[in-house]
Amino acid sequence: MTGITYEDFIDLDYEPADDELVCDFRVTPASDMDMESAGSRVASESSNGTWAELQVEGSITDLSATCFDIQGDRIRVAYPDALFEHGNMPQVLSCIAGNILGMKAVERIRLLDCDWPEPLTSSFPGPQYGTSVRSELLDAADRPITATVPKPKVGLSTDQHVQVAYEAWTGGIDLLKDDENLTDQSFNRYEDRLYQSLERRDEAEEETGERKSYLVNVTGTGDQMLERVQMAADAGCEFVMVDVVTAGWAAVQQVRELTEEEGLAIHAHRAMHAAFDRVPDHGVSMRALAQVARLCGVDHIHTGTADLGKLENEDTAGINEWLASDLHGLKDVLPMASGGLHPGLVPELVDRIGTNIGIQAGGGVHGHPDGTHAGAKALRQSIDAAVAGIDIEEYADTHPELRTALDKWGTETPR
Ligand SMILES: O=C(O)[C@H](O)COP(=O)(O)O
Ligand SMILES: [Mg+2]
Repeated sequence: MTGITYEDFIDLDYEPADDELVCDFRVTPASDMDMESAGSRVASESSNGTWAELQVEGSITDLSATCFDIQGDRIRVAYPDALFEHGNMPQVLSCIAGNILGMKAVERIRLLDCDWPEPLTSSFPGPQYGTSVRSELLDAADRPITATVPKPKVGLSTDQHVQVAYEAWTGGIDLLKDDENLTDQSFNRYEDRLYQSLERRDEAEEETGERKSYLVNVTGTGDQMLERVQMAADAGCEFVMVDVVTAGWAAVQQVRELTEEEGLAIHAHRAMHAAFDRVPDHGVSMRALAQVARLCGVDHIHTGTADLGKLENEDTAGINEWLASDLHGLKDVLPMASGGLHPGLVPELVDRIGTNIGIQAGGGVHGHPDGTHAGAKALRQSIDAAVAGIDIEEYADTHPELRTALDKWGTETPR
């Protein structure tokens, strides 16, 4: 029998193997702990140790994580590939972002970043389209794609919803998006909304000569979601939207399997992410959540507005860069900027995070003094100006809808 203690989970001379998952944590140890004691407990609890000294037959170190680096309040932990069930994101997260978040040995702990090794990464499908949605499913070429969400976010009847959709599409918007809390309520049934929206979409495509699509919110329980995805596919929709955090990664993985068969892209809304990432020294960073989403296979994900909108953001530019980076052959993900955007903010947004993005505005379209159609035109005009490098004020001289939007909102960030 061998006794296994915390000390078995720390080795500052250790060099991780290529197939190990390396996680970067920020740690505030409990008041009676130093970083080494805390780091060894993090590695232990997130792999195969516990608080008590264990007596085991033979060696179990094949599955043990190792805290191999401590720099100030940062630690790095290496996890052996055999610890993980390949292709099972809930299981992976139950290791690296499980009990350790509530462990008394740390006052605070945040999973900041992961370096995903090839074997584990390749066990996930990744996105089906990624940024290629711009040309494969839409006609956006190199400009940011545009989306809008009817407001009020819930309460519009199906007839009202599809009328708003039509006005937005014909005003220059590519994607009509359901809001995160609109699914299949009595005032606006999923099935009716889906079919009627796509009928109006076809009209808008004919009128504008541009491809348009609909981010229909399929979020629900497992079977419900799959039924809704199937319905969207059968109706000729190109996208589905999933509230990935509230629905959970198992549901996202199930949806991803079906979208592979049906050729649908997945738009990931991140409602509830802030429960994990808003407190800076605790939880799971948005960067790590975005990584998980990419592995699970979403094509778009909301990553914030680089501090320009109504919501708190964490490193939008850095996360977007990661989503575009090489990841053992997995496709990239198109980052969506959303939350409090309006036309006056677009040039600065593009300046901060570039054009390889989606720009989504709800209030910033439907709050236009002349209504949704004018609001959609103003948003598209602001994007066209930003992409062409034309000053937005100058562009507004010949684009009245943009002028009205600028007169109303200026370039202020809303709250
Ligand atoms: O789901 C979203 O992204 C939000 O509803 C955006 O709405 P807003 O543009 O009005 O902030
Ligand atoms: Mg919303």
